[in-house]
Amino acid sequence: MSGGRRPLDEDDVRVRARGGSRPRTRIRPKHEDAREGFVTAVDRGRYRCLVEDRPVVAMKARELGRGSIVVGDRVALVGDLSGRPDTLARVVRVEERRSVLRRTADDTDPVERVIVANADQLVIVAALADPDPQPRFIDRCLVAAVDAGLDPLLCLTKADLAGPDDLLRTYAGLDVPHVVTRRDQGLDALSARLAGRTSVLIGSSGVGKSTLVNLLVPAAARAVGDVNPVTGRGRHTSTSAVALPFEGGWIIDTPGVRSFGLAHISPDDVVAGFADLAEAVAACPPGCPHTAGAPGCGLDAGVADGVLAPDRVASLRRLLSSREPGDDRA
Ligand SMILES: Nc1nc2c(ncn2[C@@H]2O[C@H](COP(=O)(O)OP(=O)(O)OP(=O)(O)O)[C@@H](O)[C@H]2O)c(=O)[nH]1
Ligand SMILES: [Zn+2]
Repeated sequence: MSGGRRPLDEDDVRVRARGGSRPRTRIRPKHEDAREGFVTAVDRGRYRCLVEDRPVVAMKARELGRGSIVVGDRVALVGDLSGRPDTLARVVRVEERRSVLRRTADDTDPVERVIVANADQLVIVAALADPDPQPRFIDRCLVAAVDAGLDPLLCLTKADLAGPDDLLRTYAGLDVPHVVTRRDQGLDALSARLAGRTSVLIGSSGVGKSTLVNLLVPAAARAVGDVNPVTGRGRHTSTSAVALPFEGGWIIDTPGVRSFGLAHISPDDVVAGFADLAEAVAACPPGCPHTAGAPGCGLDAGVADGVLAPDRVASLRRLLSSREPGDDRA
């Protein structure tokens, strides 16, 4: 910072203000030589990182304790950064995360896990047919996106089998962008929305997510296919996310993640995932549980007046009640 090669920004000011009394880990001299890396995959305690353009495998330095390192993390690495086979670097620091995408295993399980760090878009992949679209799944993902501060994008696949109009009508009241894809046509609209961004792809089994990833990033060679009804095999079994470089950004595939438990999300934040219902809910009495028949609930009034779609209201209510704790929140 002494050369004055660039103008000071807010960050510099903050470092200086704190400087003397509480040194930040960032300037700990011990790791002066650490290099920056980007975590692209996590596999049994080994972190695959990209350092400049070099893939480097690393372990977590003991000093980091139990803190998690996830795909998308920006980390500082020391040790052997050559990337040669059988070398192992060490992650000595995880940089502050811009966003975290979390899930709980199911709706009443309060243990939450961060699945991806630093993403800025959640691509909700849903098939228009085979399997039929699942609005409940989409709604759940929209809530998770809002909670994580990610921009949602609806990616509607298999348009050769069914048109998108019905599904789009359901989400017309939401300000969520969408793209429609089919495997026998180009993916320009989707590509344009992915370029330069860090996007997490989520979708339930069989919607064609691997097919999309393979078309976008052919080198990734994600396994595609139906489960063999006899052996149950034929699909990739990896459960952890992996980041694939794509046009100045990253596509993060989440093969083992089929949905989001929402136990870590407050009722208000669940409602925030239903922007089309926000106005009606604003009229509810304080502490309204928004259940059917709750006194004064704006959702009932909205449905009765014909201004709210009954299926959207039902979906919100289902999500709210599914995450009511059995006994874990007492
Ligand atoms: N008709 C049609 N079929 C498609 C399309 N995209 C994918 N499929 C088929 O749908 C099936 C599932 O595709 P995958 O890409 O394996 O789906 P996935 O979402 O990755 O599923 P998992 O492997 O369980 O994660 C395969 O048989 C694909 O060939 C499409 O645009 N149209
Ligand atoms: Zn209410």
